[in-house]
Amino acid sequence: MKKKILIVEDQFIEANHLRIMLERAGYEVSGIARSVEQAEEQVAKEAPALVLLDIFLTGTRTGIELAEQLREANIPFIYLSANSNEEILNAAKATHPNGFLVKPFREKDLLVALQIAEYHHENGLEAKLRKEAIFQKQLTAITQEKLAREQTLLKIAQVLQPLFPFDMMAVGYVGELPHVTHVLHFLRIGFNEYQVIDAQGLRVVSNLKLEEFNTLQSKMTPAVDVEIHTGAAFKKLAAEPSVRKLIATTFGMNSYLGFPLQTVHQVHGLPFLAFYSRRPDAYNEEHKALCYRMMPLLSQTLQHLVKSEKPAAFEQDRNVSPTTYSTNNQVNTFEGIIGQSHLLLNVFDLISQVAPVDTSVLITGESGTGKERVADTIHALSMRKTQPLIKVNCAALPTNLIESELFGHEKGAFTGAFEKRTGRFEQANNGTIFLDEIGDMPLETQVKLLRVLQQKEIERLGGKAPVKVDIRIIAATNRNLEKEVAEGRFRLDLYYRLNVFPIQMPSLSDRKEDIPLLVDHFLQYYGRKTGKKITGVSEKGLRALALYDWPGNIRELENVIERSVLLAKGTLIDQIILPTNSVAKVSGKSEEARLKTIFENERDHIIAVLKKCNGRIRGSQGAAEILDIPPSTLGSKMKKLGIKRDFGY
Ligand SMILES: Nc1ncnc2c1ncn2[C@@H]1O[C@H](COP(=O)(O)OP(=O)(O)OP(=O)(O)O)[C@@H](O)[C@H]1O
Repeated sequence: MKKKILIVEDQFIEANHLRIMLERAGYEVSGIARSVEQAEEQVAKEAPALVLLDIFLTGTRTGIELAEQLREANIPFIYLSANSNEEILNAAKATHPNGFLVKPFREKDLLVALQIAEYHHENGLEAKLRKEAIFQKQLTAITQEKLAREQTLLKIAQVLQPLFPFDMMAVGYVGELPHVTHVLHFLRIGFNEYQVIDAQGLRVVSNLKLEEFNTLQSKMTPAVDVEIHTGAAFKKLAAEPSVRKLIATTFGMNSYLGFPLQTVHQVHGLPFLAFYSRRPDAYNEEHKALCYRMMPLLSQTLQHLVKSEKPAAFEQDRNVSPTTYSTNNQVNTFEGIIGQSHLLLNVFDLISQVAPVDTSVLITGESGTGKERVADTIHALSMRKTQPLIKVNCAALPTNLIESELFGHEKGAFTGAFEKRTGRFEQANNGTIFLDEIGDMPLETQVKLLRVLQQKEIERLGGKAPVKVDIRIIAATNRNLEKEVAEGRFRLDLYYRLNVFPIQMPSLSDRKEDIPLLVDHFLQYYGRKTGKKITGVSEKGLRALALYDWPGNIRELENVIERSVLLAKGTLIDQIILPTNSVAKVSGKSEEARLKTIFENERDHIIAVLKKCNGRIRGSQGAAEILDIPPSTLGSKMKKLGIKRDFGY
């Protein structure tokens, strides 16, 4: 059956030209719309398989507005635009198009873009369905395990993470006064680690008096439908006094997704499931649609778990440790990638999703953020792990040699080709090729790379026939590839082929909370290497590290620590020598960077003191003495904050 395509384009000649090209290639054109209104009518009438969408149209509304509706309806679309202005490009990109064609384009470009969009759409759908099917299986297995209620919910939280990425999950019900609510919160503190906080625990962690907390709880209104609040909308919501505000301020959350659970059994209130994320744009229409699809299954599973005896209202201001604890069944899958910030946990989630499948991955991010480390990890966690991982730095290859290096050559293929040479792609056969600095690849080579991606074959220079290769491609760049595309230095079709699964590495200045862990890691590494016994960095040193802006990211931090270890006179590093122009670089951004919540601050401070005391709590120079609190109070604080005696989390 011919695929139906809708053309949304206000220029009559261009639209007609497109129609001819599409029909010649065997597509059916379901119509031509000149404005968003006309397009809406046609979409409702014809349900096209794909939409070609110009950005500026007749009328006041733009193609970007229509794009949002198409995404909701799960109809793939490709932008057609003459405008390569970066701002427009970014707004268009935010709608997650399936392709982008810059006018004027050739017939061939159009057909390749269509092919890629179809491929992406089907792959995306397949991946989505695969994820949902895996989740259903996992959920069934969990309920059959017959664990205690909290353990079961904890496991459910873990398997919900890939579907609704969250930093905190809340499950429970809003009850009638005076019983108010009965809610458990699962705070993510590691890749597979969650801390369970009940309502009483939440009150203690946020230092609220009983009456204050009960007032907040009584203001809680039950969700009647799927609710999503992100960015500014979340800020507005979190400005109202409520438990949500408490969670937002205590744990630094920036988006929310919640929905009611439809229960058959009688419970003491209205059950709900909610997710919070520190990312301001964590949830979108796709998550909403997923909620509706998952609601029956989740309701059925969770109703037994939220259904419990009437909870006792918190009538007394008990000063006991709340029932919070952390689980740690984590095997360190991401060995060598240090950090626990939510931005890095998000990268871990993406790695674990993409590693087992053969999808191409595009890793972007500033220099020194760990892109190569991520590529190593993806390969190590893939089915291809016993096969070669071949790394090519595209920026370091001389332009005249790049093709023979990548694709190989036959003896005598050009002057100086005395021997036959096997190219990197052939060396990587059955394994993975890592194309670092892909943004530096010359345009002529990009065409050949596209061919490898499309046809899965290479042609040696001077070779007579193409050679089949089975390769997974991971590419990385510190350039802004959209900008490169807009400026004509990078092929759009190659960009879309590579950008099947993007991973954006956060810069170190955006995840400064990881600095202490990274510092410890490098101290141990360089301490071992130099044979010096270094126990830590002074408070002053840590402050200097936290204030610096780290333009060179982790590589720069590593170099600074290596130098400090070499120069250290005692066991404690007192003086941190930052790069010479560091004063200029210590920017105001550090002020803007996410400030730690009271909860995180207290936890980090206790861990730092415990480390100094080698985990000793009591006695002279024990952590309790330094913190000037009784050892029993320190013990309960550690329990509350999920800190273990060996001062891990
Ligand atoms: N999360 C991390 N934990 C520990 N070490 C890290 C981490 N990320 C990066 N490193 C170290 O920092 C250095 C730079 O990392 P890497 O080469 O992977 O960065 P990159 O983004 O690929 O840089 P470039 O763009 O310059 O190639 C390496 O020595 C790496 O081992």
